[in-house]
Amino acid sequence: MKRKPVVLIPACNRVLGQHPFHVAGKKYVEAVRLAGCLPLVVPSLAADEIDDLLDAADGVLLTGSPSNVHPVHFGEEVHDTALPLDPERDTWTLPLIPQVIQRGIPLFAICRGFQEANVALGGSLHQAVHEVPGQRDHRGAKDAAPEVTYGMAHPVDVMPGGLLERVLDAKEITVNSVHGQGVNRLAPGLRVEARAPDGLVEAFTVEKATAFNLCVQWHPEWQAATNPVSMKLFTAFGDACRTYRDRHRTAPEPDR
Ligand SMILES: N[C@@H](CCC(=O)NCCCC(=O)O)C(=O)O
Repeated sequence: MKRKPVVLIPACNRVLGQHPFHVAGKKYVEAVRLAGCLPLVVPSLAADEIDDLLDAADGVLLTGSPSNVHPVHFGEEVHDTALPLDPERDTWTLPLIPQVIQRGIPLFAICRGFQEANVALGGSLHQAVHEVPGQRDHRGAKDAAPEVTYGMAHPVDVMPGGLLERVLDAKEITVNSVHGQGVNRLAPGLRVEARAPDGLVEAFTVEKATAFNLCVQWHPEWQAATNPVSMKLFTAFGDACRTYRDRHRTAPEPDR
């Protein structure tokens, strides 16, 4: 039997007690399993380790996180110093993303992951979407139960003719919304796949990507098993990872 496709999940960095830890939300790990793949949470790597890591990857999932991408990566200073950053994650996920695309490895990026993909490819972010004239507040309810914070928040228009429309076979879906930042300048070479009613970019793909490549601002991993839209997205991602594995793992599998 073939082994499952390996999906890398770059970890975030937190100090727990007095010690630094690599962490990843379990809902992302479980969503990769739902896609029929093997989740592999990866610690921070040095730039010269990325190539070897990607040799072992059949897919990459970039998770959401409470932290923001450091605005130095798009030429700005920090707007609100009270908000968390994770410069260690930035240091290797920003160079990782173009390499994943260049190799044709399937990529699914969620919330912070969506934002870091835009920055990695040359775009910029609004550091506080709710302070931008004409934009609504996209932050989730604070101090509420997760079911409330991650509950359905607003519709998004699915752009015609794109990957999202093909996968979902829908013109409009309803999504949750748990982010304070959002796409300002879209990076060159990205195609908008969905927008919120206030026009904010909610999903994009890299036009030249040769494999499945989808970045979404909402959280499809939240209770994915009971959400038909999420299941379609994770199934499409899993299928792409299986295709990648079948094309790139030609060596005979060892007997177990
Ligand atoms: N910090 C950014 C990203 C928001 C984000 O990824 N939220 C997820 C929170 C934790 C989780 O559900 O994994 C912003 O606020 O825009």
